[in-house]
Amino acid sequence: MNKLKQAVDYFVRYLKPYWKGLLFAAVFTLAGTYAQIKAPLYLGDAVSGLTKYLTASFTPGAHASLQDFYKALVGMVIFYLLSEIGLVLSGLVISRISSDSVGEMRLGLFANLQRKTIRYFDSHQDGKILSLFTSDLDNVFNAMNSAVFQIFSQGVLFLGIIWMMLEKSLTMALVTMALSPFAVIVALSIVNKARKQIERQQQATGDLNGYINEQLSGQAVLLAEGRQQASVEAFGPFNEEVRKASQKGQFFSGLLSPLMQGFSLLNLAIVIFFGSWLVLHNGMDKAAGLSLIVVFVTYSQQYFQPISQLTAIYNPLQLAITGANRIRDVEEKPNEVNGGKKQAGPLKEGVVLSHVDFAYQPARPILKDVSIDVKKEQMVALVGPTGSGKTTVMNLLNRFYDLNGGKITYDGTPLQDFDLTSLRNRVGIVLQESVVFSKSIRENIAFGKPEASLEEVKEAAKQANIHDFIMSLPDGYDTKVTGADNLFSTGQKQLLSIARTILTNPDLLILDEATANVDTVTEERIQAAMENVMRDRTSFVIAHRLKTILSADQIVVLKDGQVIEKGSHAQLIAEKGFYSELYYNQMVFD
Ligand SMILES: Nc1ncnc2c1ncn2[C@@H]1O[C@H](COP(=O)(O)OP(=O)(O)OP(=O)(O)O)[C@@H](O)[C@H]1O
Repeated sequence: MNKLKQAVDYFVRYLKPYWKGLLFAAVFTLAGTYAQIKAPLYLGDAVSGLTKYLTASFTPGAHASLQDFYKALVGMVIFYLLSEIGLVLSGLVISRISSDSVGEMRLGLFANLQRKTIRYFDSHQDGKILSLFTSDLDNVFNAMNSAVFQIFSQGVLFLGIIWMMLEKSLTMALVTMALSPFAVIVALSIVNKARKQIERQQQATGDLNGYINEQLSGQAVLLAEGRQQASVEAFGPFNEEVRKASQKGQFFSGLLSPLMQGFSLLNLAIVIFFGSWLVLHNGMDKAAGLSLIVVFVTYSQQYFQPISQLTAIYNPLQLAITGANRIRDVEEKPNEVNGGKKQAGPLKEGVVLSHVDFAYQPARPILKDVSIDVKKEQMVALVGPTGSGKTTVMNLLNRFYDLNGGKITYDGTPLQDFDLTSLRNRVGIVLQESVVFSKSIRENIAFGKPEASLEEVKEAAKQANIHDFIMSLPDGYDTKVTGADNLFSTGQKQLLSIARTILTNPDLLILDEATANVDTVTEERIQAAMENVMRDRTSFVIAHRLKTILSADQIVVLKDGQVIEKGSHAQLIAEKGFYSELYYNQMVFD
């Protein structure tokens, strides 16, 4: 119930601005439905008129006229036409409102995700986040577009028919409605069975997608290990589960319509039988009797339509409620806190980490009592075995996460006192795995400073040693990078990323040296680019190369989340500790 309320709140929030349109749709639906339930009465009058005409034609001396018949026929056509117009118009308004409001929901969701903390993305798979935009919002759209409209129009139709039938004849109305409790029970049990299969199908599809995702992202390993056939074979059971669940789901969903049709036909026979019995045994006027039967035949046909439609939309509605709740869950996850008001200015003194404790998960401390003091324009090289916490230190400097203990200050002010954007504008990051967006090379370099002129972009690229490569491409700086393109090697991507950082002219630089897949020429280029970007800047570098480490003002050695040694290369070698062992074993420097 709580989930339903949450979903309703969500829909109401996005539909509120469209109240006028919804009102129009409601009025059109009411008018259309009214015309739809009124039309059978004219059909009854037409039958009555025709019967009177036929009776009079066979009665000598009687005046036979088809006027009533024609009048009723015209009335019937007009009312059916009005009903179509009303329902089509309301359908159009509803579909417009659905697509507009779902567009706003999509925008709201995306904007919301942009405010989430890095922790949110750590604990949610990309595929799951993407499915919020695809399957969940699709389900919401389908429900808004058809289910909401159906609930309203079919609900009104259902009540309207009952009302008309009661007005016309209480006995016939009760006869027409007699079968409906059975029909509802049967319909609900089918819908329930279909729902279970739909849930099973969704689960199976999720598992299948997960498997495909994993196998495609590990394609290179599959090829290298010759596991393609095994991969196809393992795909089989996932595929089979989806097939089975969707087949059963379709079976049950498909059963609903013919069964309701069956009920409707059975009802038709009952209505005709009792109608004729009433006419024959109550000495009713022939014309009125026939008219009554025809009217109820039509109503009995119409009466089962809302029952089957309303039960059929139960499942799409359920999916939409689940979808809306999933989207709301995103809204409820914590956003990045921008508590500080201070604007970070150019760095004057330096950055200090003092007694920093940090854990990604409460039970597993990662950094323990880490203290590092870096003065303006100094360079700190972080070294240490894999998993020792080097990247974690970098993540904290940019305030991707908040600390569990201790503090980090920028010119003496704790990071959380700064306005986040102003702080991050002062910090530049070059990650080991550089990100290239589906834009032109120029836009990629100017990502953090879109207003940069082409000259500035070129200058940054020159300093990053990637200008010549860009100029060798047919479209130069206008070359579009598409997702599928493997335009850049890992090293070149890092050069591009360095150019991007140079352009934003950060005060504090965080750099993770690329180690993998870099040939010696590119390595030299990266080295030179790094020297350019680090010149006259305060920087933290996760260093893998000897040259970088030797030129550092300070080397900080991390092990198991603790600083175990600190000092210049000469000092640390003289200490003959962990660093000198690393150095002599060449473990980090090859
Ligand atoms: N987002 C995360 N959520 C939970 N634990 C994490 C997360 N990122 C890193 N860790 C854990 O924190 C520890 C330190 O990781 P970190 O990436 O800082 O090490 P590192 O020294 O940079 O390693 P490497 O040299 O291999 O990049 C590791 O044990 C890792 O499992």
